[in-house]
Amino acid sequence: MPLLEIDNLSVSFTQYKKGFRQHDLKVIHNLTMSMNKGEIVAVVGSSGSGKSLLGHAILGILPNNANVSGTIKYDGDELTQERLAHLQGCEIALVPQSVNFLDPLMKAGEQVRSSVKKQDALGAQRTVFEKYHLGQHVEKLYPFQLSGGVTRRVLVSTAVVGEAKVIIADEPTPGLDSAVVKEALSSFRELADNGSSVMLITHDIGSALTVADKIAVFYAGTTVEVAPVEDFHGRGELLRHPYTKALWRALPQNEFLPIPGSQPDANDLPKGCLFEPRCVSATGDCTSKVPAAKTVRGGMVRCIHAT
Ligand SMILES: Nc1ncnc2c1ncn2[C@@H]1O[C@H](COP(=O)(O)OP(=O)(O)OP(=O)(O)O)[C@@H](O)[C@H]1O
Ligand code: NI
Repeated sequence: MPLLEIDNLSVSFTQYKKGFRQHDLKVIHNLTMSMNKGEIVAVVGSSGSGKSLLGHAILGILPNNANVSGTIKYDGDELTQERLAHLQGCEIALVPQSVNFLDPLMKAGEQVRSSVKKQDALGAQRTVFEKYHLGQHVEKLYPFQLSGGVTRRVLVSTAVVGEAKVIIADEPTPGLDSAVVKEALSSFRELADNGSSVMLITHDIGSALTVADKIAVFYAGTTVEVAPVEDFHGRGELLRHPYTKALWRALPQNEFLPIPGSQPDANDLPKGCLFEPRCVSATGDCTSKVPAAKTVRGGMVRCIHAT
């Protein structure tokens, strides 16, 4: 049974334009994906594709002007705001993309200890600090006294110290040196191997492939494919969606060919398949119909031509 199940999630923002006309900006559409215990699911996709918003929707921290539909289930039951209040931080933890998420009035050590349910919070905090090469003096520092790299390591420490069941890591490693990146990825792997589910949000499909079990590919606010990592090899013959294949071929170790065109703007989305304007295999049907999610060879894909 999936530990976290997202079904048909849509998110839009109410915006007010000139003349007080209300306008709904749809940023996530009918997004479906799930995470099993023991799994790392990497969420990849270009900037603005909705990755962080998905994380924020799961944690119930979207801004007030957000409208949400669809369901998010945790351990079989719907994740309501009330349940989240109990689960957040201990069972469900976020490594935020922005370092501004740290409480500015809480010292780094305290921040990390607040996520520990066990008796020896100080011991747990010191163990995790050591793992991330954070000196003991960092415990007593306030967020404004920390460098960017140290802040990131404190954020990762906060998320992993409580041994949460679900960890949403939103670009957890930019700017960190490769040894720390390796350490962070191996902590996530260890948590997953002990039964947690980790969502690893990243631009970097290359490093995602080294630790993840499944890759969820986002495009313009929806998942176009969810595939096992094993399918990313050769020329991408096993991949199901033309966008995933193009992403795979664009990697430096492959053909290094960029994909012409750009992701559509949320204000001006195509009527049918969102990828149709850039797709080499598009046909007339692709311009008029929104492709439904279907299962192909054990993976999920939204493309009417996928076989
Ligand atoms: N509060 C908001 N009001 C209106 N639009 C928003 C709001 N927050 C985010 N968006 C828009 O929603 C879209 C998805 O944003 P999101 O932050 O999830 O992207 P992302 O995939 O995480 O990108 P990145 O890789 O750059 O972090 C973007 O087009 C963004 O401009
Ligand atoms: Ni983001």
